[in-house]
Amino acid sequence: MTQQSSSGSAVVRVRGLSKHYGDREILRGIDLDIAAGETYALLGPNGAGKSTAIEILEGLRRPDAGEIRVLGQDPLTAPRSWKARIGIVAQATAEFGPNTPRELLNYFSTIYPNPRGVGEVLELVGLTAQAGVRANKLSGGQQRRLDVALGILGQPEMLFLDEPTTGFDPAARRQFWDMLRGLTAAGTAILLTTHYLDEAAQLADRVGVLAGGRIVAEAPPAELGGVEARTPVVTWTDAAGQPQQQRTLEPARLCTELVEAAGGAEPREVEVRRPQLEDIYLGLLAEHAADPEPASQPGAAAARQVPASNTHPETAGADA
Ligand SMILES: Nc1ncnc2c1ncn2[C@@H]1O[C@H](COP(=O)(O)OP(=O)(O)OP(=O)(O)O)[C@@H](O)[C@H]1O
Repeated sequence: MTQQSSSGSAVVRVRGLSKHYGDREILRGIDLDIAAGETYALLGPNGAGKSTAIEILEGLRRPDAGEIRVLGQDPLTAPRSWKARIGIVAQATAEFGPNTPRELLNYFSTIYPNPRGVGEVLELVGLTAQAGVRANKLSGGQQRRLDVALGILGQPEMLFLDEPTTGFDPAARRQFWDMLRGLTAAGTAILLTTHYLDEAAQLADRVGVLAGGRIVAEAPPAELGGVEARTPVVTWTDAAGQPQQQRTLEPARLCTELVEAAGGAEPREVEVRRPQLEDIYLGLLAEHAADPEPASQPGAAAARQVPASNTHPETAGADA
């Protein structure tokens, strides 16, 4: 994890981002700021709209409404030079065909003004030994590393990572985390989606929880949900064999009281547990499960605010 840059310059600035597919409202007014050198993890259940949000920031999808700036540009109208300053690791692994990682990286490095060395990138993602292997013969996790290699090749100032470590073995995931820390230390901003809460806890300066089309909580991982959500839980089995639990800010004191109450005997199956990011995240989702359902919005299509002239060539007709 890196600190936010002292300048705090906004690499991403989003206000009021909304998006629907058909009559389903997916994003309902998202605000988002990411500074240079910051890692922001966007969390949310399957179908929450994380990829949709990322693809809008990448300029691959049209928003219905909202002000979006990435590296100071509107992604829909940004020039080609802007595209060379962002890196994209999409959720789906690319189709690489029979080329080798080295060939692919050599080829794609020609499109960037200031690419990293191919050997350095292979080393960073741990593919040096597979540099000459046909990409379609690599394992799933190795192909994913190749996705990441292509995403960081151009030394992006803004890196989008949509579930980047799916299929990584535990050692590869840790190596990948170290690599990202190196990138952010050099000033790269990262927007990450992941279903691995330990990954978010390890990497993110801030996490945002997307639920019901809105960011319902946003904080550094160690502060998400507030102090209340982090209150330790003591569980034990009482003399009658019944499971008990109590939330307390003084778990050691409670344990002492349990020992005293049992005449000095050790309480059975006593355990003190501090809620982790995953517990807090699941608690937030449960809390917001009762929020108004965004799914069906009759007439939502009429609410589009983006003029037809703002259509991105790659997205025309892409959205339902
Ligand atoms: N082009 C599209 N047309 C219609 N519906 C779509 C389209 N793309 C995505 N959706 C729907 O929009 C919702 C949000 O999808 P999205 O992929 O953004 O979610 P996500 O948070 O990234 O999910 P996951 O964690 O499963 O990757 C889903 O219900 C999905 O089925």
